[in-house]
Amino acid sequence: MNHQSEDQINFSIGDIVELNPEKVAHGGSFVARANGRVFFVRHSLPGETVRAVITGSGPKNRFFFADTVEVLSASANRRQHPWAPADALLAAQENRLPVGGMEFGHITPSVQQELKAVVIAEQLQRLGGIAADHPLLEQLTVKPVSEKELGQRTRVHFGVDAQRHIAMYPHQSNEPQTVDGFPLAAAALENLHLEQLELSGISRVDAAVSSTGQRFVQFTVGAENKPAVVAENLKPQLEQLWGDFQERRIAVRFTAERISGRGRGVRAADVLWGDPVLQENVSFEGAKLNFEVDGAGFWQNHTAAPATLSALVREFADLKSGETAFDLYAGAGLLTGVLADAVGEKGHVLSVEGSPVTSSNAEKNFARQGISRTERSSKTVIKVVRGDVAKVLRNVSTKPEYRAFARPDVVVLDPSREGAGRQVMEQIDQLDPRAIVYVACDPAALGRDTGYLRELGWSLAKVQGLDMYPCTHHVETIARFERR
Ligand SMILES: C[S@@+](CC[C@H](N)C(=O)[O-])C[C@H]1O[C@@H](n2cnc3c(N)ncnc32)[C@H](O)[C@@H]1O
Repeated sequence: MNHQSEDQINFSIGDIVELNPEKVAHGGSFVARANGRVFFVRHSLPGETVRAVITGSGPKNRFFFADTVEVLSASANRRQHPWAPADALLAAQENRLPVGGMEFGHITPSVQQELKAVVIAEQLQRLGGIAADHPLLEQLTVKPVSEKELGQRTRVHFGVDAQRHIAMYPHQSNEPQTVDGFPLAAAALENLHLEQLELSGISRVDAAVSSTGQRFVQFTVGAENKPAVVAENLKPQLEQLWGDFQERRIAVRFTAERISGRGRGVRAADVLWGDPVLQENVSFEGAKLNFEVDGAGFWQNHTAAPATLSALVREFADLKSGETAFDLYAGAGLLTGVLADAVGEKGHVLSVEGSPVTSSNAEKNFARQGISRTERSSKTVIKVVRGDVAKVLRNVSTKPEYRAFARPDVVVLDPSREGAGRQVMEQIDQLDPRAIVYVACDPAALGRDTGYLRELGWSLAKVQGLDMYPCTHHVETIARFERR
């Protein structure tokens, strides 16, 4: 350590410091102050005294990142971590880093939810400009979506390590560590025993299970290999592990690594065994919706999330029969189905999604006799558009084919982690809906977009957090905005 001034010490990566975390920060760490410096400490809790190793620093060493290695005085909210590979204290004893994916595992579930509520409120205050003492922030809660913490994820993703086994990455590390599965995964995914495969030529494994028990496994083949060759080499292992896997409704795809660009897609060189389209059923408030979704396409990643989120969005949208609603960033159309059921046969729904594969799922789901229509929405005018939300919204106000959708009553948006941004918020404001319902998977993005909406004259009318990702710092937030 280099002494800078009497009370400011310059720390270096690898130094061990004693810290007293005070409060939770966005991103899964806790804020502590020592020797005139700010620390973002992972795997700790407010009120504890911990020893932590410095893992990184901010610009000009203004703040540091640290990982807890020992707890000197534990919070009453701490518990034994349910999974050894992600247990930071065990990892420190074994001289390795904990893998990511369960960074809140050491915290009792109700306190995980309380901490996530604090983070949402703070982002809405700091980035959204809402007063800290606003009753909606003071009363903000995060509700669990299920009583069970483990075994609920329906989509899992693994890297592959040097020994060619499934692996996960420690926080901000490129060095994967072998894992023997993932306890947050649904039993049907754990039962695939992916950890038993020797994954030559493969860089990533994604697995999904539908509510109807179909399974899909996608192997991403490293750039230096051909999917067809890797597939033939792996096939005997898959047959040994899963038997007649197509008979058991396990579909498998081998796809080449994407060197650049975002999004998922099916390409000519892909090898596919079985049907990659998963049948998903969602029941809520007397309505039953069915969907077809590509196994690698977006679907809410928790057994209880589609139904819980659907019911909440329906309540927050508060649509009346015959009205018009937008579902922006719609995926395969989960919320499109909810909104169409709410506006009924005289209503209109515009559903916009950018991913070609997921959008073509939505097109089929909402075709005239599509499986995602309920009795109430059998005749609803539903227009599914494939494209970038900002571009489509530009067309809504100018192109004749959107005439029936020019004045939405309610706009629902559920963007990816980066949020919607100023342009899209301005476009929605121009459409002048009665309400905007924002579904956010990152409270900071919600905070930024709330700031734009407030500048445009909107105010927060309702907000609720949902704990769709237990044992992690991630949280879903649903917010309703109305014009001031
Ligand atoms: C969080 S998912 C929401 C999906 C859907 N609401 C659901 O519940 O299943 C976000 C979706 O937005 C899509 N997306 C991301 N950026 C987009 C953009 N600029 N324009 C259109 N769609 C986009 C992604 O492909 C993804 O399907």
